Amino acid sequence: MTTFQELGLSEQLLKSIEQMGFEEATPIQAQTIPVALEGADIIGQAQTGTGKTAAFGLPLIEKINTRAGTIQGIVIAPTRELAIQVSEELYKIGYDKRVRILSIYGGQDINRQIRALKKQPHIIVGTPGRILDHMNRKTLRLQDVQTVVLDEADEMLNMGFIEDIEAILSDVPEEHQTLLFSATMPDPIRRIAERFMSEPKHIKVKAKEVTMPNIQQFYLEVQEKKKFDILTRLLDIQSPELAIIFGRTKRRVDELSEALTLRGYAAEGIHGDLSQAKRLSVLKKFKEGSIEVLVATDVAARGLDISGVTHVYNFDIPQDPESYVHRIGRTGRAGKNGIAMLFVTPREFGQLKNIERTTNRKIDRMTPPTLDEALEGQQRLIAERMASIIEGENLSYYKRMAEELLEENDSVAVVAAALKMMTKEPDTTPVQLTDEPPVVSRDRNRGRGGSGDRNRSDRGGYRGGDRDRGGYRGGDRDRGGDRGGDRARNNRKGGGSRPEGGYKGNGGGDRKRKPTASRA
Ligand SMILES: Nc1ncnc2c1ncn2[C@@H]1O[C@H](COP(=O)(O)OP(=O)(O)OP(=O)(O)O)[C@@H](O)[C@H]1O
Ligand SMILES: [Mg+2]
Repeated sequence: MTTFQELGLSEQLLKSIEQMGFEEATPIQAQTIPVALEGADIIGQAQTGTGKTAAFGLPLIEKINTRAGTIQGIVIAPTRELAIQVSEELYKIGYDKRVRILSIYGGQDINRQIRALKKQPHIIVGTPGRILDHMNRKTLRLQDVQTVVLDEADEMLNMGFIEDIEAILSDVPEEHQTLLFSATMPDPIRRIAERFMSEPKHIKVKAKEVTMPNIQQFYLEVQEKKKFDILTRLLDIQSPELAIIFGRTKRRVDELSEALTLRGYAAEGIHGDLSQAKRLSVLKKFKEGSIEVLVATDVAARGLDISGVTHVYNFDIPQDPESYVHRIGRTGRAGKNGIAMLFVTPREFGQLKNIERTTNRKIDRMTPPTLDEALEGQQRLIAERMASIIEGENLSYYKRMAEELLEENDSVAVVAAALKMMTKEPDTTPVQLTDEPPVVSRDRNRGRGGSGDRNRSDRGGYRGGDRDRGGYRGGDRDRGGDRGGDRARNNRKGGGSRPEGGYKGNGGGDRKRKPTASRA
């Protein structure tokens, strides 16, 4: 156990940490903070939900000189939502020290950001596209930057982002500290990373598995056409507090969230083609619990820290194993437990093996629940809840009616009727879901020894095609119109057959229908 006092942090920061409720440092914090305070470049790698934000945030803020009105630190993140979240955490860390943090990201009024930039922030947190945009407008200058952080570094140094990162770094003084953090760091990407760094220390928290042990992982073999029914059965049986369902494409997310809404689940979707206002409002509703199911592309796979997410469903198997690690890492955070489910169609077993190999962990098989099992499972849950109410709550207000009911009816019939009312019976409201082609695992099967042969052009083959690059690249897309977005789309070579246009023509008009009924 390491206390924050032992790590060489100042009183002001210790006070903020106390206010944040952190009692002891997590392993990645204990291992990286002293090294970062000495000024070394670091590649920090630790499992999802283990406090990497504060691991770079504390040394970053410790180094800020608040007497100077200059930008001394810049944190780059792949999505707007993550940039906002990181800036909020940094704000808390720097609260007592009065460090000024500003987030800049696409989809937000640029003039407002320009005004905020004039107020001399000490740290900028942003998405690459919008940072570059400001650099080009000369509304952001990086000549005093001493620390550069890439959160989700492997994603940031991947195909779609690398040029942007290079362009940003070209404006930062030669003498600076670079901190890279992620839960995953494939070898080829780490080699790219080292080009940007001087004598980096690779600090990797030792763990048997890449994923968190407190996330239970299951896969289910499911035919494409059966996925939706199986999903709803699982939701009914498992009754998540908050669930995230990952689908592969934007169209998929739209169709799925609409279908779930039709069947009475409080669900909404998030992906890169939605307006920023919409993206933020969906996320807000999810955090507050007014929607219980968030349907998302990989735009929500990385970094997001939402408490109460008990279940992650991979409705479509992810395109690469790293994505799996990050997706399921939205649950089981900060010591909590979580459950992750993975749907695998018969032709996708190669990809399942690929994931197991990369994560160094076997995923347990689960048989898809039948309809009867789904009904039974629900009843059992309801019965458990009733038992805990009988034990723990005051029922006096309900007892008179109960007695009346029992005078006129058989007691078993009364309880059965109550169960029936609370059980969600099979709902056959027709829904529309377009089939997705299977994900065929590539190269890594062949080239034993793993990720070494995953070169960049290969990734180009499948990345950007189906995935919600537009979302990630959200930042870019706003740059001077939609240029970045087009560029992102042009990146797709091989796998580019998935028509985003198909989704667009798909009648977005009434997509925003509010959930009409909430679940029993
Ligand atoms: N020392 C600590 N004690 C208690 N809680 C902590 C501590 N450090 C961080 N946390 C909390 O743990 C949660 C996860 O932290 P964080 O988002 O930084 O994880 P991460 O390692 O960046 O995960 P990911 O790989 O998914 O981005 C946050 O809610 C954070 O406030
Ligand atoms: Mg993080």
